[in-house]
Amino acid sequence: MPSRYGSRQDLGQNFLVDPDIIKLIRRAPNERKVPSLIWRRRGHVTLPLSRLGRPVTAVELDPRRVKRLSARAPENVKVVGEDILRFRLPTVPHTVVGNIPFHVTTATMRRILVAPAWVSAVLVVQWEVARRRAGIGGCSLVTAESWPWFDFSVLKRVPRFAFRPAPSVDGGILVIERRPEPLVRERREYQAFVRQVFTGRGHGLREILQRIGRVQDSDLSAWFRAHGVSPQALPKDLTAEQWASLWGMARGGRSVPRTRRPRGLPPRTSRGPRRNSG
Ligand SMILES: C[S@@+](CC[C@H](N)C(=O)[O-])C[C@H]1O[C@@H](n2cnc3c(N)ncnc32)[C@H](O)[C@@H]1O
Repeated sequence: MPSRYGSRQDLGQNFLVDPDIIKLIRRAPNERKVPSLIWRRRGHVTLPLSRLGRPVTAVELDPRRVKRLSARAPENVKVVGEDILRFRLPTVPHTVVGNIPFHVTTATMRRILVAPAWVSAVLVVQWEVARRRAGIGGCSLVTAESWPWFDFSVLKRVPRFAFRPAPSVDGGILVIERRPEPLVRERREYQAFVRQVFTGRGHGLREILQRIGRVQDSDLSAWFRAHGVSPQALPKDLTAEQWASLWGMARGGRSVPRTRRPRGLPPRTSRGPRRNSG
């Protein structure tokens, strides 16, 4: 029966039922030795997780499930009837664990990534999201933007039949670790640069970066050689460390787009960043 918050389907109520997957999720934060935990929602994972003996906060929007879980939860579990998109994550170190309803994956992850105190996050999300976030087969713009601060990896692909009812696609266990030392200091400038490169025109990184014009050609050639990256590679092909290193080089330069040379003009001789004359 649908509640005023929507039907089971609207709420993304696909519960994990595969014991091996649940064991894996339960162990993930344990291995990372974090002081406290946040877990969300119904009992399938919340209760096994509560056996770690640490404080657990379960966040669930559906009041019927809040009631049921509260009745079954041991003392170390606090059940909060709230929307995860409004819930304020604690300001003390903790782990976020969640089987995220697929329809709020992006919004939930966005919220988690700006919260300041969690140490690691173990999230069940759609396989495609897990794969792209962890940079398997190429990273997404959002991953590249946050990579200097977070490390993303996939613990396991979760077949859709590990859920009940089964969703239409597989899931994946995505583990996000906050890096103790960020790879980059200038968050805004770095992120603006990454967006510029991802949306820049050109056949491959070399051409894109030449058009952006922040790095001298000779430095670019040396960088491609040193990192074993093809000049024709695409922004999605770089690793976290390569993005940070590329930014380290671009940071000193100016954002001056490469202008077209009118026909007949001799080639430039200056090795410095190109400047607009007017
Ligand atoms: C994918 S199920 C996960 C359930 C359980 N943790 C498990 O794995 O078996 C998603 C749960 O989140 C709840 N939910 C949906 N939208 C929510 C929201 N915005 N805030 C908090 N909980 C939400 C649903 O009611 C459902 O119980």
